[in-house]
Amino acid sequence: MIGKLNHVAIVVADLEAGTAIYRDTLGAKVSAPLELPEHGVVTVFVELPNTKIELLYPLGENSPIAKYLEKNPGGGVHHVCYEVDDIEAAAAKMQAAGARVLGDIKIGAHNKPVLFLHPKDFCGTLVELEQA
Ligand SMILES: CC[C@@H](C(=O)O)C(=O)SCCNC(=O)CCNC(=O)[C@H](O)C(C)(C)COP(=O)(O)OP(=O)(O)OC[C@H]1O[C@@H](n2cnc3c(N)ncnc32)[C@H](O)[C@@H]1OP(=O)(O)O
Ligand SMILES: [Co+2]
Repeated sequence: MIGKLNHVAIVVADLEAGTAIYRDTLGAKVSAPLELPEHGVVTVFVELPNTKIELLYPLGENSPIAKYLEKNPGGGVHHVCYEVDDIEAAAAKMQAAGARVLGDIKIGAHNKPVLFLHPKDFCGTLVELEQA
């Protein structure tokens, strides 16, 4: 069912510093910061030849990454995002398999439908699915 790796997300303690590491130290092309209030994050996308890195920083009081940053004050790898052809069918398949789909299908950073799957059901890794 899953296709390409769309992105790996990294929570950062300082968005400017994290962006500078990818842009200046590692020499990657980075986007401008994008605020996504519906997701409670600010994101910077790092473009790589074969995938993307999504730098994440909390936005607002109820950010889903606030607790992660409390537990990991230096930041760290937060989720992986795989592409799927049909997000509704993927959600139904995951539920039928007994996996926990977190919340509703939303529009993600690339203006495409996304959903999240509980890390405890996927080898300790939070999984995002994005409709290609
Ligand atoms: C930019 C938009 C979009 C895109 O288009 O790409 C994004 O990527 S937005 C990204 C942010 N959004 C989300 O993360 C939404 C989904 N997340 C959630 O629903 C919750 O954050 C969560 C994953 C259910 C965690 O719940 P929470 O209440 O925040 O934390 P807990 O500490 O209670 O976690 C329970 C349990 O799970 C472990 N955990 C939490 N986060 C992760 C993680 N990222 N990777 C691996 N494991 C994780 C946590 O340690 C707890 O384990 P125990 O301590 O063993 O109970
Ligand atoms: Co993501």
